[in-house]
Amino acid sequence: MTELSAMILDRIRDVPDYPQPGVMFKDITPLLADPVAMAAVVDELAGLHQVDKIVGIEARGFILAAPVAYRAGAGFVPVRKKGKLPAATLEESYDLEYGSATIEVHRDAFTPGDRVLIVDDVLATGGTAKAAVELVERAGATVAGLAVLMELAFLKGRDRLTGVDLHSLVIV
Ligand SMILES: O=P(O)(O)OC[C@H]1O[C@H](OP(=O)(O)OP(=O)(O)O)[C@H](O)[C@@H]1O
Ligand SMILES: Nc1ncnc2[nH]cnc12
Repeated sequence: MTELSAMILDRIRDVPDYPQPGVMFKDITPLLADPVAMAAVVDELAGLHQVDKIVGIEARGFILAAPVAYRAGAGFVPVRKKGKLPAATLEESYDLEYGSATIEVHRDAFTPGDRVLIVDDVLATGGTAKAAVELVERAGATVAGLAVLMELAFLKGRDRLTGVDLHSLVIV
């Protein structure tokens, strides 16, 4: 295990039975509260790919993706839950470990040919990440990679993302 992985693992809190019985929720707030660990995470994610845009997935993905975009000198594009973006959108629906959701991106969020890194906190079933990849591609950009803080391997999200360059800072 790398020093960075150990630092992340040490700052993610397990909360049993949230938001419903049987789910072990990975709470990233202790990591967010630690400026040294956050700086290390943001620097690592910003160095993964040379891209034009960083895509963040609402809501926890935003917290990581915006500083990564700043650090990488790239633009930031929000992928939001349905009904939150004001202009014309594309949408994708998917199932979660604890429910279902629809996410959207602005149709004009990308310049054709933009290379994009998608950033989120947790990869669980992969439903969110797969929907985000599809949205970005439908909007005319190329997904250079997908980066998450933590991958929950037992939920096999990786298997739904064949062909995507997936980088997980911690796999549990
Ligand atoms: O791999 P999956 O099974 O799709 O799960 C992963 C997603 O679930 C969480 O988001 P959530 O929808 O709970 O929203 P939040 O960030 O607004 O809390 C997490 O931030 C990922 O986006
Ligand atoms: N167990 C979990 N903890 C935190 N975020 C999640 N998103 C989906 N499953 C999750």
